[in-house]
Amino acid sequence: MDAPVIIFDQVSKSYQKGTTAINNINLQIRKGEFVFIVGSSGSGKSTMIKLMLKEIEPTSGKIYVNFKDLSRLRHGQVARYRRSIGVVFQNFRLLKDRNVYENVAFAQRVIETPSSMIRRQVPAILSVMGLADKHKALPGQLSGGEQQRVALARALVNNPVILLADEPTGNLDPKNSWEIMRLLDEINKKGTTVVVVTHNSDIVDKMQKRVITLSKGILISDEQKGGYTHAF
Ligand SMILES: Nc1ncnc2c1ncn2[C@@H]1O[C@H](COP(=O)(O)OP(=O)(O)OP(=O)(O)O)[C@@H](O)[C@H]1O
Repeated sequence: MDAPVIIFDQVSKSYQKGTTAINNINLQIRKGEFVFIVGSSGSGKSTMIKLMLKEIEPTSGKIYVNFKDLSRLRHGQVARYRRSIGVVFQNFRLLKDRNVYENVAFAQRVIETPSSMIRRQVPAILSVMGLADKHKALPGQLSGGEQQRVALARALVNNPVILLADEPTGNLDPKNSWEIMRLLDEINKKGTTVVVVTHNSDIVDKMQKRVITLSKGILISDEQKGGYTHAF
């Protein structure tokens, strides 16, 4: 079996006002897995994503990502660590005044990828995402589905080992939601570990992937080829 690339070891997170968002979570995700994280609003899903990105610190317990103990990353190493992980969000978070090509190239420029490589890799990933003819468009000129595909291209252009997606279909209609899921599945089949937070029960039920269910910060089920639990 492949090595775990994400480990939560007895992780709890309480926010300042006393809410326990995550309560003693133990979890291992192996290289190449596709995992859904589900649970009702406020169950702690986004908190898990923020912990994995080291945007917030656990109150107790340890988190390891890509064989790194996140508590031991020094301040100056955090930006580089975050860039080693692909991330997509519900609201796309694209640069509104840059075109599609520039939005994706930007992710490479910040890690100082040589220009010759950028010129090769950006068109390649745009083509995989079905956006080859949209490279000059601004985000405002694209549909929601297209914008999310640009966000995916940007998350993937640096070849991350892990892709985290927080409600990637939250703003999309069913057709575009399935298109994004098909792309995530394809990316996963090429070896990227994919973790998706979602409320979309139809997608979770049909895709038959590993499903982790949270309720009030507690991991209440973890099933291979699982479905969306309506009992949380
Ligand atoms: N910055 C914060 N300060 C205080 N409490 C917070 C903060 N962020 C989240 N919480 C609380 O922590 C709990 C878990 O929130 P979280 O955002 O992780 O839930 P979620 O499962 O992602 O919800 P949703 O599906 O609505 O996005 C909630 O009770 C929320 O109110």
